[in-house]
Amino acid sequence: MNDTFSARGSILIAGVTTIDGSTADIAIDETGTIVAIGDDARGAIDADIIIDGSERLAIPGLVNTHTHAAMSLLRGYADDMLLQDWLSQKIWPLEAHLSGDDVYAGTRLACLEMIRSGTVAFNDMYFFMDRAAAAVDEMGLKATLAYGFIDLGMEDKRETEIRATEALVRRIASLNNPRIRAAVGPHSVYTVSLAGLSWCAGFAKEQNIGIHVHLSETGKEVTDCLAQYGKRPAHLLDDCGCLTTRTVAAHCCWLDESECRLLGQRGVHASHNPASNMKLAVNRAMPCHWLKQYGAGLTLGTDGCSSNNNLDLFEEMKFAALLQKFAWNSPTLLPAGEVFTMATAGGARALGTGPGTLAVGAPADIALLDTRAVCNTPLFHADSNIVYACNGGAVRTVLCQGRILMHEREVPGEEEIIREAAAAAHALVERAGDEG
Ligand SMILES: C[C@H]1O[C@@H](n2cnc3c(O)ncnc32)[C@H](O)[C@@H]1O
Ligand SMILES: [Zn+2]
Repeated sequence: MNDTFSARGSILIAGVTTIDGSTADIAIDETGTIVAIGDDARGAIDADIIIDGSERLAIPGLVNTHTHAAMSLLRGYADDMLLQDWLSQKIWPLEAHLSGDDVYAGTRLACLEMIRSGTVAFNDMYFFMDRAAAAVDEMGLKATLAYGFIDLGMEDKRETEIRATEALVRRIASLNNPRIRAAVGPHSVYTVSLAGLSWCAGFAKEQNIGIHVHLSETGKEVTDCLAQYGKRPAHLLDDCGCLTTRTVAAHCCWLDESECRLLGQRGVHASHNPASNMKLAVNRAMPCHWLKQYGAGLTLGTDGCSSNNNLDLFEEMKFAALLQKFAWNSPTLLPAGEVFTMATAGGARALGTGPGTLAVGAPADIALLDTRAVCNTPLFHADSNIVYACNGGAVRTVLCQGRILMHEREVPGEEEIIREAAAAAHALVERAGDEG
């Protein structure tokens, strides 16, 4: 088994079921690229490792386009609250006591949870992101990491945030790990000044990197933005240059139709986070139908573990499909195939990790599901089972760029990761005093 995880050779997944119901071999070369799919694929390589694909369904690895990975340490710390109260009374006071070691432990726990539920890539915004990068480097996933830029309109704080953002970008460049990218992370229009937003846009353009921002999560955000600036949040972000093809905008719940058109025109990727939105009762669902109509990218995210409270994108796919139907009053909205595309190709396009499909030339970012699991029985339409019946527990094996991260539900080092994260979480809450 240890050989399976450490080996860097070519891999053949033999006789696996694909999403269209056919059976195929998938050949992966030493660089982690899919080089052949089909009946004749086994001839394409001299495989170092053969994975038995019988009783397995191969899907592209899932992509989580909005999370705060290290918030896994805050799972269950503060539930059942309004967003503003939750942030200002519970989360931000606790985060004031965070250390780099906490972020390392929490990000490792998050990576473990994502691997165990079939996620291969994620878009993260948090603090001490050099330590998040170290965790991702070890765990083997792909990630785009942004420092959460919050200046609260204060010039001296803005300077601090600028320096922290620049330092992270330098640090990630120095890692020289193609799986890990940097982005700029202006938190939102209610926590970042216009000068801060404009700096973020300019720096992201100069560095040719992504922008990761919360957008129109609550009605209050829109009302306050209109009162302060005389325009809605998406238009304000656009004035500052933050809406680009490299931008992932999380939540987007309260966008009106003109803002959806604007996101489409700018080629922005919207990240739908239905579990967090329902839990925090933001009271409106992202208008996927308008965003689709105007050509914006549609993707899926979990948000952090404190508002979800897990990182299972299978659950998120189901929530998305159900919430869209319920909120916009139509059972035909967001069918299974579309929400599956959001969680795979849509996310991969947003983060630039590949096509997010199983195709020759694509990176071998693959999850193998158990076709004999209860949730896959019967298996008439794979996308229906994936979205409506399964959760991440159906995932047996995960590959990222051809490296095996989990095999038959074993992830190396799992017990130590859990033990250290639990200790870090308890110590953090203790340090913070009685806020827990
Ligand atoms: C990076 C900062 O963002 C905070 N955060 C986590 N979840 C949300 C959310 O749903 N809306 C706004 N801000 C959020 C996180 O605690 C960090 O402080
Ligand atoms: Zn968030």
